[in-house]
Amino acid sequence: MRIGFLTIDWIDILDILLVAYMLYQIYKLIQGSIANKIFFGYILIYGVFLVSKALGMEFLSSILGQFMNMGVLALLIIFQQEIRRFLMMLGRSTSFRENALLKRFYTPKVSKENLSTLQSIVEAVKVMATTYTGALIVIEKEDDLKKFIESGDVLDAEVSKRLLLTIFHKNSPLHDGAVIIKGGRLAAARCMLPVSESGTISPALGFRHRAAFGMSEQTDAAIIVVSEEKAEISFVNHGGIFRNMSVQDLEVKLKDYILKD
Ligand SMILES: Nc1ncnc2c1ncn2[C@@H]1O[C@H](COP(=O)(O)OP(=O)(O)OP(=O)(O)O)[C@@H](O)[C@H]1O
Repeated sequence: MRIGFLTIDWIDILDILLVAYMLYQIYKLIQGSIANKIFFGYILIYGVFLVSKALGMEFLSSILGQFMNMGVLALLIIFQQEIRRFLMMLGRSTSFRENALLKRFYTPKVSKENLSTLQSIVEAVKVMATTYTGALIVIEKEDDLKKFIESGDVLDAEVSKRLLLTIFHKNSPLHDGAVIIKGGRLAAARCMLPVSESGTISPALGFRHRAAFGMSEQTDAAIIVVSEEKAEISFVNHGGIFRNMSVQDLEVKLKDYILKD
């Protein structure tokens, strides 16, 4: 196909579509963060570089060319977190679990027997929300949370309402940080979660919520937050939050997310 002096074949169209898709994914990842502005600044300079090169402006294009070369390295450093998130997202969506054919042979780690575990969690959350007790509970789905479990005090205990209430009681030495539930067991308490740097999180939310967001950006875990200040229950997964939930809604959401593929 010819457009003016340009000859375009289907490979060029595929090339443009792939670049557009990639740019859109990058935009979605960095939306709202400081990296956003840097990214657009870089794209602008790249545009000027391409135009100056096409017009044969030797001096300007060579200066911008040098800048672009160094810029790639600088971008890798600046966008460390975003690149990691992008690769993790890519790895997750292309992993064998997402493959419909292989899915039939895959048995989820969270089985229906864990229904009573979820029940205990919901009952504990109900009490904590009425007593203004802050809590952060992470429930493993399919991504392995080993490295986060190891950041805390490993317990490997049976999940019960009483144990959760004891852990998050403000005088308990274990109340700081998050509790992680793995395979229906309370794997660890006092766990350190990654704090999200997203600029789209409401400034009204503090570090407990930011840690829940961070965890949900890096893994497919379900995270429950009970706010100490507002006694509000939130459910966080895949970088999204459902705030001010009733205990009944939490129960439905939790079962729906954890027990289904
Ligand atoms: N990175 C983290 N990993 C795990 N837990 C964390 C992390 N950061 C903060 N927390 C927990 O959150 C508590 C502090 O919460 P902060 O008051 O900043 O959050 P918040 O979102 O405003 O919640 P709240 O409404 O309960 O006050 C800490 O005492 C700690 O237990």
